[in-house]
Amino acid sequence: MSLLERLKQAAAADWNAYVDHAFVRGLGDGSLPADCFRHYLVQDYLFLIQFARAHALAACKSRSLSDMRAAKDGLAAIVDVEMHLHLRLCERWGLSAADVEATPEHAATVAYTRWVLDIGMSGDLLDLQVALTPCTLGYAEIGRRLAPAGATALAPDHPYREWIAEYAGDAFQAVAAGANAWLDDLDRRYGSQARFPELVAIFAKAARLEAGFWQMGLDAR
Ligand SMILES: Cc1ncc(CN)c(N)n1
Repeated sequence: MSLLERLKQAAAADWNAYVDHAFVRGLGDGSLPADCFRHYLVQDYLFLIQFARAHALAACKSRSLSDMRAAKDGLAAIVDVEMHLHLRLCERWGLSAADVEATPEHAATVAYTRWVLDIGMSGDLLDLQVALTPCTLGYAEIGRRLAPAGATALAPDHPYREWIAEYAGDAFQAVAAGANAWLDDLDRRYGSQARFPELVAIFAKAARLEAGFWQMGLDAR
């Protein structure tokens, strides 16, 4: 069984509370209030800036070029692809990149991102990748859940079609598959039975911080 599957099993309650959060259900059926989505998306842009730093830290922690390339793929997926979605949507709301970057970070954004950076600073590459896993692999799972037949099957006037299409789409799914394969590779090299409980604790905390991030969006109502 992959490390992801074992972590999900061991932290099932925290994982399910994250991937099946009311915010996610509202995205799926289109009932999420627009203000909540907007608040979330602006904070998510700030979140991604810090997560890009965490992927850069993974490159710094890498002892091989192959690990460095895998870390670079995660960084590029954020700064060259994912953040463009945010800027496209923000532009439609009359917000420039400078406006978004000038927005103060919410406590939930600070809590999650700085904790991941701290795990990366104090732990090894496996600890850091486990802390990053709910981010990439969680959104890939959510994308598949919200568009089981692919994003083209969503109603053309679905208010969150573009967001869902980003995470259900082939490009994001391929990044997630690469991250999952890298996680198993790191586990083979650095993991052990003795380390597993500590990895579960990191994974579960990241899943709870993800759920807290959704809740921050909902609380904007
Ligand atoms: C909070 C959060 N978690 C994960 C992702 C997917 N990169 C995201 N954009 N934002």
